This record gives sequence, structure tokens and C-alpha cells, in this order.
Amino acid sequence: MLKVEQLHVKVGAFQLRGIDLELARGEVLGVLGPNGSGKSTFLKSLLNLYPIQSGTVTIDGINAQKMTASERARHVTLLSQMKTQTMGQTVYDLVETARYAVRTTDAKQEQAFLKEVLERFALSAYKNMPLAYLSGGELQRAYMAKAFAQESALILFDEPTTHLDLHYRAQFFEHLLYAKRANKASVVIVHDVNDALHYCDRVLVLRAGLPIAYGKPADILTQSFVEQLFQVRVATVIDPRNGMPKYLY
Ligand SMILES: Nc1ncnc2c1ncn2[C@@H]1O[C@H](COP(=O)(O)OP(=O)(O)OP(=O)(O)O)[C@@H](O)[C@H]1O
Repeated sequence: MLKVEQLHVKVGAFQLRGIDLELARGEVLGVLGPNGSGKSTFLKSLLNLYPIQSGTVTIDGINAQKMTASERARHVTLLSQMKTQTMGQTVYDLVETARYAVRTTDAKQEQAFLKEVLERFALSAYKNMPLAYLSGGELQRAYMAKAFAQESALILFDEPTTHLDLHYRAQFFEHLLYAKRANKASVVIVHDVNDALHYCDRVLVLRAGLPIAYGKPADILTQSFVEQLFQVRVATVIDPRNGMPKYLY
């Protein structure tokens, strides 16, 4: 459903070079790499927000560079670190804007859908609150609800767990698994290598704009690779909760 071929992007002096990947419905791709390696730039390039110098991005068989805005909204959603809506807007209005390209004509059905989304993200009590009143975690959840309300088959998450406490962080991964079961494809920028190992089907590792590894997380994210990539010392322990290896850093 997502195919990236020899993608080259130039933003100021920064370049992303030679990215190739394929992602099927129901799969989660983790994007990892040191700060400034190009992860957000890569995500935004998939939405054609940065000029693609060469290569192609195909989403659901359509060239992403040729999509109209509403076509793009039906096929792909970005949960960005950058919060662009006005802070005077209410939570309900924010989530409702996600429906512009997919709204049905049945007003009752729309209301029921939005109610269910707000409940799923524990936002019912905040529904009429201006975004300016929300805590960092509540705001992040409101944007997450908006991303899911768009109902696209591909969702791009730029550091989705920022500001979330442990409970909502765990909930985010539940939502990710829910999206996977609903046969959606997800691309997630991940900073915690353990999350990549547990939740991602594939990983793309960037360093200074170059794809240095792409494949199955367990094959790529070995202890020595992680130590070398992030210049940290890593220890491996067995998580007593599930018997799985876990990195400490
Ligand atoms: N519009 C722009 N003009 C010039 N440079 C840019 C622009 N956008 C991004 N960059 C540069 O591109 C590089 C990659 O940025 P990007 O945000 O993609 O990194 P990242 O891997 O997501 O980083 P982080 O982990 O810190 O969020 C950075 O050095 C950044 O300063």
C-alpha cells in the first residue's frame, strides 16, 4: 500500500538520499535514527510537503505527488509534532475537521462516530474545551483522535508518545495494534528501540539522511548496532513479565 522508490529530498542544506521501502496493509514500519537524521523530513516527504528531487512515493497505487488535497486526506494521515490548529478551537471541532474528506451525509452516523472516537481517546469530558486549556498529554490525545477520525488506510505518526504518561503511552500502542488489526498501515517515528522491537514489523534506520538499514527489527537492532548508532552502552535483560529480551540504556 506504500511504496517508496529511490526517494531523494532536499530541504535547505539537508538531504535525504536513496530511500526504498514497501509497506503492506496491517504492517507497522518504525523509523529510527539519531536526532536530526531526517525522520520527520522523511514522513513529511511522504505527504509531498517537501519537494521530492527524484524518486517516487506511491500510496494505494497512486503517485503521492499527483494526489489532490482531498484525495491525500482519504489515503493518508499525519500525526505531526507541529500542532497547527488554532488554540481557540474546541476538541470536538478539531476532531471533526478530520472528517472533511470522508464525512458521510448521515449526520447522526457522523455524530455517533465522533462520540465513539472521543470516548476511545478518553476525551469525552474535554469535548467542548478550547485546545489552549489542555495539558500536553491531553492535546496529544486530541491530535491522535483526529488522526484516527480521518480513517485513512495509512497513518504517519511523528513521535506520537511525546507528552503521554505511562498509561496513555501504553494506550497508544494499543491503538496502533487496533489499527493493525483494522488492516491499516502505520509509519511511526520511534525513539525507544524496545518499542521498535515489540511493535514494528519492519524498521528503517536513518543516519545523516541516509538509509543505513531496512528490514526486520530483530535482524537489525542488535545490541552492537544500537550501541554504535546512538553511541551509548546497552545492556540486555530478560523482561520478567513476558520472558522477552529488553535493552537497558
Ligand atoms: N525547512 C528546513 N530548512 C532547512 N533545514 C531543515 C528544514 N527542515 C529540516 N531541516 C534540517 O534537516 C535535518 C533533519 O531534520 P528532521 O526533523 O527530519 O530530523 P529528525 O530525525 O526527525 O530529528 P529529531 O529526532 O531531532 O526530531 C535537521 O538537521 C534539520 O535542521
